[in-house]
Amino acid sequence: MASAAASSCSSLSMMFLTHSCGATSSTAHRLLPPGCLRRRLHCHPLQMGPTYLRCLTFHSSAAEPPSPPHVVLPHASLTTEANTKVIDGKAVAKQIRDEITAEVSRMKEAIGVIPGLAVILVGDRKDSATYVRNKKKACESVGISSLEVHLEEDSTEEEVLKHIAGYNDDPLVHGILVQLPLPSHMNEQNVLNAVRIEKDVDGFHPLNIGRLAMRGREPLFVPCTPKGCIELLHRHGISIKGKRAVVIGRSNIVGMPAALLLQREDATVTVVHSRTNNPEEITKQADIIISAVGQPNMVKGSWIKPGAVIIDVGINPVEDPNSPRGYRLVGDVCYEEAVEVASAVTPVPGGVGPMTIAMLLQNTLISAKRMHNFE
Ligand SMILES: Nc1nc(=O)c2c([nH]1)NC[C@@H]1CN(c3ccc(C(=O)N[C@@H](CCC(=O)O)C(=O)O)cc3)C=[N+]21
Repeated sequence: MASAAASSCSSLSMMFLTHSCGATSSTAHRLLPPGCLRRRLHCHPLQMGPTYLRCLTFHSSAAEPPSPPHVVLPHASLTTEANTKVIDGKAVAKQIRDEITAEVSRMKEAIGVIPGLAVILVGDRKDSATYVRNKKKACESVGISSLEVHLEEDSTEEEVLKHIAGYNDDPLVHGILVQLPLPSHMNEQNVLNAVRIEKDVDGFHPLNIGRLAMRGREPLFVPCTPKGCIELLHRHGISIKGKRAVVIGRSNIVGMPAALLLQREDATVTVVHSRTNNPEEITKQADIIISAVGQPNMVKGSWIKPGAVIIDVGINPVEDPNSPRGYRLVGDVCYEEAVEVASAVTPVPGGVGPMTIAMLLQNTLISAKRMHNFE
């Protein structure tokens, strides 16, 4: 797959090979599929999704690590030299977890029900194991009970479906999450379709997505990452109505639902993707940019309108011999340049990532409340 992905890249891809915030962007006329940039591919590019770089595929980097984000509490406005507000996702996520903790204990006291989340992990990808561990820790921190099944890499799809069926029928389970990506011999669509829609806390079931897309319909759950992006905007008092929003990336799990959510919030939405000509021209008109492509430092300062708000969903590992892990995480957006131009920007890490987990907990609580008619 690695070679197939590499060979499909045109020479234009070379323009993005610099992961520093160098001035490579203004000459680039297209966003390229994420696979183009990977030096080492450890998994199927389709499974990587443009948004979550779940694979530890390293991007080489000559750039200096970004300085630590200026911490700003929600609703506070601390200024940097460029007067840019750093949107602290970690702090907002903590605030949300505290709210969930209170609700979970209120529910337990009133009706004796504890919300439960079941996570299905297949295979032994290190990053997936870490994510699952973090989700489990987050559940514990708010009093949600968590169940986990860990299946071998060579398990069959039937085995996964059997566990889903068990959790579908288990009254102690209010949310089911199948950790993605699944091993390539499994059909992701079959597996995700098997989750009972009432327990689809990831919001990936086609019926939930379909309802999200339709006016006058309400999904039972909204996908966690896009929901986290909107929540960050709301909690920072950033209005969306009537604004021009550009979503970069059109994945099923982030880009597409993020665009639908922004539209539901009355923004005028444009989706920019790997086949878009002159993406920079379009992003430059945006009041709000949500970037979810998985290309380190792709969105340069020149792509951003002065005063725009930038939500960076990318979590891209780039090689860093100075880091204990051998790599560090950078976003899709060139942070150092963005803070000079934007009015607010999310850092990576500490931006959207922690919000994704907070929204998963929130969806699990919503599910338990709904199943038990608890308001
Ligand atoms: N069914 C399913 N649902 C998911 O929601 C899902 C998934 N599969 N597969 C993997 C991706 C990835 N994902 C992340 C969640 C939190 C952080 C996060 O908290 N990141 C920290 C950094 C963590 C670190 O330092 O390694 C941050 O951005 O600050 C990252 C990534 C959810 N995913």
